[in-house]
Amino acid sequence: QLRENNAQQRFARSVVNMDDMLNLEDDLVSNVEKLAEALARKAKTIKWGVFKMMKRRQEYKSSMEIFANPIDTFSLIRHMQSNWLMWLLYLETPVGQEELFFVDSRMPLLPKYFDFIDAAEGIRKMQATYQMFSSDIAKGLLDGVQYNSSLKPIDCLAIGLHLMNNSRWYAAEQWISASIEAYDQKSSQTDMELLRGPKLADLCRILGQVQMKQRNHEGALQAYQVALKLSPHDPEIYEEYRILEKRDLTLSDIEPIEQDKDNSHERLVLPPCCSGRCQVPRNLSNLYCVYNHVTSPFLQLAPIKTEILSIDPFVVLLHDMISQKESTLIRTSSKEHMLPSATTDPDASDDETQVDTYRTSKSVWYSSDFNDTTKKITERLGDATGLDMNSTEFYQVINYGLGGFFETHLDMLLSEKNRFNGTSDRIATTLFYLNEVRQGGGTYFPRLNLTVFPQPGSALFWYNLDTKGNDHMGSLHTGCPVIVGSKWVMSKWINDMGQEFTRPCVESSLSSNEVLSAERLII
Ligand SMILES: O=C(O)CCC(=O)C(=O)O
Ligand SMILES: [Fe+2]
Repeated sequence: QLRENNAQQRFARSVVNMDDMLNLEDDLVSNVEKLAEALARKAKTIKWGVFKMMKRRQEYKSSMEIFANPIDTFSLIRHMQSNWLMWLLYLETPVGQEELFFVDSRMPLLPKYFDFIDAAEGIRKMQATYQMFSSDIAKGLLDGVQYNSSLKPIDCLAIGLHLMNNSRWYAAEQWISASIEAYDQKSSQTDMELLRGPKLADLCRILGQVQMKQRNHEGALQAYQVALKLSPHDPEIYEEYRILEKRDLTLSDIEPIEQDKDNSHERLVLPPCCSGRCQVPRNLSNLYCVYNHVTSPFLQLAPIKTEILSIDPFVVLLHDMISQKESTLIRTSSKEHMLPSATTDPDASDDETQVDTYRTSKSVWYSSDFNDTTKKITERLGDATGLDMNSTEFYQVINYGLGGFFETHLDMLLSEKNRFNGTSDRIATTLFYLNEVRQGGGTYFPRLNLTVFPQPGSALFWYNLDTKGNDHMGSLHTGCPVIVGSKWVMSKWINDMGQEFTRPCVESSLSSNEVLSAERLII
């Protein structure tokens, strides 16, 4: 029912509806093909009729006797009286109504303008995070990896115009330039014409406009000169060029520059180290791999390979936590139920959630005992962490689509003023990686200088609260934008209330006698 209420498919936010979209395109194309066939059939019939009538006309012309013969006269009158009525009816009968109706009925299922915005923002955030050039992206070069795909000039232009709408002049200029660069290749020109997209002269004109916005008067003049050369008779380009030229003489410093949209917020939330390449050396002395066989008696038989990634906050990568079969099962059975992920405002009076731009994915929730698989995984997680799985939230299966990401955030919910007043909070987070991501999509901890790339079957576990039960700012983390592929994860938040015996609150440092949880490994 939720799904029905939610008319928004949000195509760009996950890969789960991409199949639907391609199938829809197949249906639409075969329908238009049927329409073309019906039109061709009708045209053929009309041509046949015209041919017949011309033939008859020819015969009349060659016969001098025509109007002396009552048979011919009768036949002609009858033909003129009734056949033309028939023809009119035939010509007027609409063709391909059914096919047109089909196309019309599918329109609501097509991506909407907000899907385009989602997709363009996905590209923009991916570009900003991994610091890629627009022209590289356009040529299929993504963060150093060359792919066999490219953007058309009209694609680059669409991104450029979207950025212009958002006053992101600098980024927009890059994309308009990329569209001009892509235009130079011959093959794409026909595409533009087919789609009735703008001409090269228009692209140069738009480049001039975006340069003017940044007060690059010189550049703008040059761009307009090229535009004029390409389209010398375009009155609009000419007029704008004239105004620009005059401004050259009168331009004063009083004229305000159109400010580029402030990016300082974004620099904070889209960290530059998602690629994992700018990791500065971390203090690795206490970091190691161990076989954990201490947090549950069962682990004596089947210890869990545990990679210690950070001591404070305690962050570990638990290996072989979920089998390929289990991951596949979870992914495939979730597909049908995924909805755009929402976020909660912890301090809001109601429980209202919203679909926002800082978390672009789709997700679905399952209780721990939803089925045998979730039950088994919960048991394994309890063994691996030593925490009480009775105090946890539902599992959330998440899929990230085009440039899908989760801006830098903390997972705990309560603000300082609401802490310790009997409300539970998320003491720890577990993130099961359910598939391999071809490029990008790491989980990044800016304060720890740690980027963890999804490894199928493993689970990343960390504490959000320190040993006194307060926010641990070191747990700040980012779901980095996916570059290529799609990212499937399953999260589980573990509550603090209920862990009093497994991970007690202590004033000073922990001792292994008090702690039953996986932190035992480092004490
Ligand atoms: O996808 C990721 O890597 C991070 C996800 C996350 O932070 C969350 O679900 O709270
Ligand atoms: Fe998170």
